[in-house]
Amino acid sequence: MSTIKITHVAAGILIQPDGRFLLGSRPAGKPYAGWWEFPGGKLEAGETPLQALCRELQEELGIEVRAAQPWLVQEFTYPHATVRLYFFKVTDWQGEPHPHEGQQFAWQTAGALSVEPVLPANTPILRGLQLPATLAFSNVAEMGEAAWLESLATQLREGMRWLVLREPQLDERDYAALAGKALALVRASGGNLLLHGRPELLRELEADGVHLPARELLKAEARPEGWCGASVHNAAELAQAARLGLDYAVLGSVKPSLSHPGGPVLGWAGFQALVEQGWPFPVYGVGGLTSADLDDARLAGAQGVVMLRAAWQ
Ligand SMILES: Nc1nc2c([nH]c(=O)n2[C@H]2C[C@H](O)[C@@H](COP(=O)(O)OP(=O)(O)OP(=O)(O)O)O2)c(=O)[nH]1
Ligand SMILES: [Mg+2]
Repeated sequence: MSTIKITHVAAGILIQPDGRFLLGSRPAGKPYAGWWEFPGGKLEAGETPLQALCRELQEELGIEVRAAQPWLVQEFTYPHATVRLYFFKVTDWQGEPHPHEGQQFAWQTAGALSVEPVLPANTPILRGLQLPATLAFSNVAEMGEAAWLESLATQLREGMRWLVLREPQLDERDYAALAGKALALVRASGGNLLLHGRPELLRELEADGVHLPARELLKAEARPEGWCGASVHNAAELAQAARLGLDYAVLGSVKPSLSHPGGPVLGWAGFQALVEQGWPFPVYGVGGLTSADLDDARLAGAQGVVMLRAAWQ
């Protein structure tokens, strides 16, 4: 049996405090010359991804990495190689990036790139960079429609941009009617609304995407168009989300929660052990969490937290 040789690569996403990140153009003479990438390169024998990252950013940009967090891991097969890419968020460094290899540099905003083309393996990474630290799930079931819509308007004014409309108690007609009202508010603020399940309503409602509950994730054979994430509880469900090429996963329960009483609780340690396996999408923690948990979430490797009740208070 032949085994595929995998080339391991570390790449750094240098992020400024305002959220802009650095892309570099690949130098002449390399495969995909002129295409845009995150600075980085191949691991040398005996190196960890982090060691390779620090060496490559020194060699290619002349900077010293001060703080880097492992983020996404992506595998991709090019004609020239199958690569496993370890992407890090680099949030602190010493020195100004200089093109030591004749590259061009461009500081970019997620969702509004001014350069192209970017290496094809980076598509999920660029989508992941657009996602927020907190993802809100609706709570009409407890608050009632009028109070929830009022709270939604307030939250949108205060900066909420992503929410999942999860109201399993509503039949399709009532759900569609509520989605129409919520979408009108979300559209006015440039936000994104994902339907919970119900991919068949996506086109008709012109929503931004779908969030799949775990049981629908396991049945799905392809991802719906638009944004798509899923709720997961274990490595098998994370692997299915990766096979489908989803944009994010929501993993829990991290803490005991009122909405799923008596369910299995991972704790941040259990959460971290699963996230550390390395996934091509960001993973949120869910279950009894508020924005006060964001620091713990990041330390455990999370993109951030999903909030149900806490998002509307
Ligand atoms: N650096 C980097 N490589 C990427 C990205 N996305 C992506 O698919 N790749 C692929 C392209 C290459 O096949 C491989 C990186 O190899 P490289 O040619 O940059 O390696 P290197 O810097 O060590 O260069 P060299 O010493 O071999 O010339 O990973 C990315 O964002 N950054
Ligand atoms: Mg390189």
